[in-house]
Amino acid sequence: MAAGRESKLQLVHRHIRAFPDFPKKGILFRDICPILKDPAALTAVIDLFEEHVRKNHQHVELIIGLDARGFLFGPLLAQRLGVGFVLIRKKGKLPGSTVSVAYDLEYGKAEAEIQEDAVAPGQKVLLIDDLLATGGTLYAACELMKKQQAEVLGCMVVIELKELKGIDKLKPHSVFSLVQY
Ligand SMILES: O=P(O)(O)OC[C@H]1O[C@H](OP(=O)(O)OP(=O)(O)O)[C@H](O)[C@@H]1O
Ligand SMILES: Nc1ncnc2[nH]cnc12
Repeated sequence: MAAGRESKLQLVHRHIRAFPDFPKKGILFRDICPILKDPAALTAVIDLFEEHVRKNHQHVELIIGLDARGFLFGPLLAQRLGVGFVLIRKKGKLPGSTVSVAYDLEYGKAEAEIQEDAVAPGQKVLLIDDLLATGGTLYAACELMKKQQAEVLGCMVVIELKELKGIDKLKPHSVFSLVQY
């Protein structure tokens, strides 16, 4: 099983591309599109997330995905686990009553929003996104979860950019990542 895990991690790693100076000069953009294009690599991502959740967060009730690339992995994982999936979207995209939080990005500013009735008080949730950079996005998601009185079990990302220290910003919440740069 350990060898299987290692080869899956390598497969995921091989399917991430880097683009210098996108979307702004000085940003090295880590692109997960090749993972989506390769069914084996995508399956490896979901397998690795599933293994982590089954081992560490057996009581999870909802997977919460972050706009937009968290939506690519979150529903697949939620379906595997047999739990629901909820969207946190950029402001202005969700109908009905919403709750929102503003945040800073590695290359800009944004506002995250969730439907007011999406998560019940006390529900155990895991947050998922493609990438952790400064942690601004996942921090905003944690703030939204606090407003909803949800219990955040942890955060999961495909990629962690270690030098930006997003993990520190998210403490005491844990962050599980598959690939680190
Ligand atoms: O840790 P942070 O500094 O907050 O950065 C990470 C976030 O930045 C990217 O999303 P982006 O806001 O560019 O939106 P997109 O997914 O819609 O492309 C990425 O998909 C994460 O959500
Ligand atoms: N360097 C990066 N590559 C891809 N997505 C990002 N989101 C924030 N920083 C990023």
